[in-house]
Amino acid sequence: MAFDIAVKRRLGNVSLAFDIAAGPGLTALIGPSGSGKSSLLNMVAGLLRPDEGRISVGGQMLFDSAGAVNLAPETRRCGYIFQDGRLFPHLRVRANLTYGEALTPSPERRFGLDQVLDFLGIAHLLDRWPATLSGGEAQRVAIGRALLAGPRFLLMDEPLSSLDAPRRREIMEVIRGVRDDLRLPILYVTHDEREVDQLATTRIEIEEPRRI
Ligand SMILES: Nc1ncnc2c1ncn2[C@@H]1O[C@H](COP(=O)(O)OP(=O)(O)OP(=O)(O)O)[C@@H](O)[C@H]1O
Repeated sequence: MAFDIAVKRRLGNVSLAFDIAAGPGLTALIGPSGSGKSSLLNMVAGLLRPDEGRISVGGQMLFDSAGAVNLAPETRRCGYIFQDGRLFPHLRVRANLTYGEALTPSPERRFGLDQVLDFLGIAHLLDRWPATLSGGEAQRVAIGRALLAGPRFLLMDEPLSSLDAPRRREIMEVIRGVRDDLRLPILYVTHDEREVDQLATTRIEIEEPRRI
């Protein structure tokens, strides 16, 4: 299994419970606002601790309340991509890209800078500041930054929703490449059925959570 997740977490007056088993490729999570999709990604990243359960990705146990496993976020080897890119505004594109690479021991690096620049078509942007990038360019750089940190899998939280239609198609193509050519498992949150139709290997409907 690429993703094998069974977790519970209470947040305020909502009780989130997920049970997900998905093979390789892109697993799309679709569900209403407030159903806990972002919280689930945060639990997989290690940023939000489940109250109980387990999270295994690609056969590696990241969290298991029964076995007292809780890997630190930086050892989970996950690349996280957000709706708005979240590049470091004070660093040029080159430094944004190499930020995670520098923190990653070389045996764990899976892709080189030249390979990533070529794959994403962003070599011409290296000396630019994030504020000067279009939304699509910024999202490419965000994907590049995630890839350069040597991830075993990617988390994507509505990565297309701040883009216009042409840019959305471009980045969709990039995501297909990550899925099929780089073969990284992806857990992908969206509200958009068209994205699910076009990108998902596995579709998982997230239901309205129980209110306490
Ligand atoms: N720190 C918190 N305290 C209380 N409630 C919280 C907290 N964080 C999140 N919640 C609630 O938990 C639920 C899940 O939130 P989450 O952001 O994970 O949902 P989502 O499905 O990603 O929503 P959206 O699609 O709108 O981004 C929501 O009802 C939210 O209000």
